[in-house]
Amino acid sequence: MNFMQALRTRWSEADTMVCVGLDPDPSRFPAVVRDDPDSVFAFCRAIVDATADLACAFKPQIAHFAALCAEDALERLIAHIHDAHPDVPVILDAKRGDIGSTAQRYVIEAFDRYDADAVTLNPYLGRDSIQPFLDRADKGVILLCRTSNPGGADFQNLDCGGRPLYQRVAETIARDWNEHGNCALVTGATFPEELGQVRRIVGDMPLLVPGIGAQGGDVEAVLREGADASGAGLMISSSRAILYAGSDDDYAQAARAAANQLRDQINTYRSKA
Ligand SMILES: O=C(O)c1cc(=O)[nH]c(=O)n1[C@@H]1O[C@H](COP(=O)(O)O)[C@@H](O)[C@H]1O
Repeated sequence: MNFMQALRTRWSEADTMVCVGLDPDPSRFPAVVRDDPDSVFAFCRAIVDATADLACAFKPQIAHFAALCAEDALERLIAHIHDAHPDVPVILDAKRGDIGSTAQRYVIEAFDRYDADAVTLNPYLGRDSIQPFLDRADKGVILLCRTSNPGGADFQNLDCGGRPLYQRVAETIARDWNEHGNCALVTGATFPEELGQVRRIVGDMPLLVPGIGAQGGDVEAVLREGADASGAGLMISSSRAILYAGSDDDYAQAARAAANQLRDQINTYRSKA
């Protein structure tokens, strides 16, 4: 099953639009994990196993592993997800983007080395920098459009021929880059009006929506502005608010409770949408 099929199956059959972000930070690990020599893997695996049935996708953030020299833990974690929870696709959050010859190597990194089902990318270098990813039709290509951070507007909202740049990005990707139907866009929960503008431009293209939880995004506004015509279409991503919901021995259960609460909240507004 390709990434888009797997995602749509999670939306319908598992009834969840929660994307569980995996951003390990050892300074926030509970004491029970901290002394484990393989703590990054042990922590993330416990979170994954506790939340898999509630997740439409997992999104490990590569810098959170690379900064700890824990790429090996990331490889094993993704292998574990495929093995133990084969229905839940994995988005490698790498935000790559470079000239074609280097992009080819990033494709190998994401899809062959890490065996991810989808990857986040920065479209700033243009079509040829993304083409090697687009060519992998079974994989998801998730492009930054209107990011959740305060400085996202610095460039993304600049006027570009009468419309903000992020709208041009959405338009071009939906019209020209999505030949294989494998594109999705990143639109932060912290700017729901812009999220709505993107939804109106891209039809039912899936949107990855970070910014819920620690960054303060509003779930109701995200559903109101971002749901597609079927009431789905979203990967609503939360990392810290799930990962560090608890700090005691039962941290995985606390993470599960947080993910469950987010799923229920999303589904409440989804049914009203
Ligand atoms: O591509 C992303 O995932 C992303 C895009 C964006 O606009 N904003 C954003 O926060 N992210 C990522 O989403 C995660 C958000 O983490 P929390 O704020 O802890 O939920 C981090 O891993 C960010 O790198």
